[in-house]
Amino acid sequence: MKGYPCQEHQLCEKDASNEKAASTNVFTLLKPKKWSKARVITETESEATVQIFDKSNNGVSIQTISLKDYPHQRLPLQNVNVYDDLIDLPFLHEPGVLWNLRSRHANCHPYTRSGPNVLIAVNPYQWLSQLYPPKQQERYRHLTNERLPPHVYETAQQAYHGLSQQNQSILVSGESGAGKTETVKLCMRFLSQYGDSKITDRLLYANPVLEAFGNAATKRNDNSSRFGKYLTLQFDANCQLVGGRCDIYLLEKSLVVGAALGERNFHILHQIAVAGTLTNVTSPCAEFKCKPR
Ligand SMILES: Nc1ncnc2c1ncn2[C@@H]1O[C@H](COP(=O)(O)OP(=O)(O)OP(=O)(O)O)[C@@H](O)[C@H]1O
Repeated sequence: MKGYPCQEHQLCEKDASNEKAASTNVFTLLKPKKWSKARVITETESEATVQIFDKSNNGVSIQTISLKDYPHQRLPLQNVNVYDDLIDLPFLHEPGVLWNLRSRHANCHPYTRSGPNVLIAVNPYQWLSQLYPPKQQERYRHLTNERLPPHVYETAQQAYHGLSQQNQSILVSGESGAGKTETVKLCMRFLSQYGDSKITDRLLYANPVLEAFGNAATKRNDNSSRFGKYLTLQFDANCQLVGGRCDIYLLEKSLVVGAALGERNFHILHQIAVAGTLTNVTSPCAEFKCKPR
């Protein structure tokens, strides 16, 4: 999972419309680790003259580049959302993957498959209500021949479906702020359909308490989990949800004695300080010069 700042959103949409205008594209490396789009003007076997769209230069520039060094994208750019599975990309390379994820993100498609069992979610940083209504859960709940768009519900459904064979695990990984915690909540809501929804409700209702003691605002995420969470949902022989538990580990205890500059301590300390019950203890708010949550 990968987090994108929301400011990128408008920018992405603008790019997507530029892409539609171009017929043939190549990716070229302007600076280390920065890919850019270009339209091929002329091309030989070994090199191409390309028109590069360079936002930092505020315009376009013409360059001749070696085809050996710069991979072609050559996607049918009119269908920017076609590749909902990365394995369908005709050219599988870093810029192709990034372009595909970015285009989908700009068009409010945060989920993309990478093969049958891996789902990539790009944090949309906005609630895309059309993705999560109850009728969407219903669609993903019933397996049909219809191929539905990639979705976290699909991953949860696949796991549930596999339960008839063996125990299942869903591993959610990504950098801080990528959206792991929110994704797990969505998975749990989906799985609560299969049995006693009070079980998942209880686990979800415990979240604010766990987050108060284990989450803190960091530079990357104002509700960053500073501990690991292992959630277990138990199903009976009829695949009905009958129990659940939440184990926590690796709490970042050192945070109690000091947060990094510009970051904050566990929410609970700020909440207690604000409630005025800490009289003889230095308020973490005062110490770290930050606002209470
Ligand atoms: N599916 C989503 N839709 C809308 N916003 C989201 C979604 N997922 C995440 N976000 C936004 O991103 C923020 C960070 O997400 P989250 O706390 O889940 O990240 P995380 O990967 O668990 O981070 P950390 O590792 O620091 O705990 C959320 O507070 C929420 O605002």
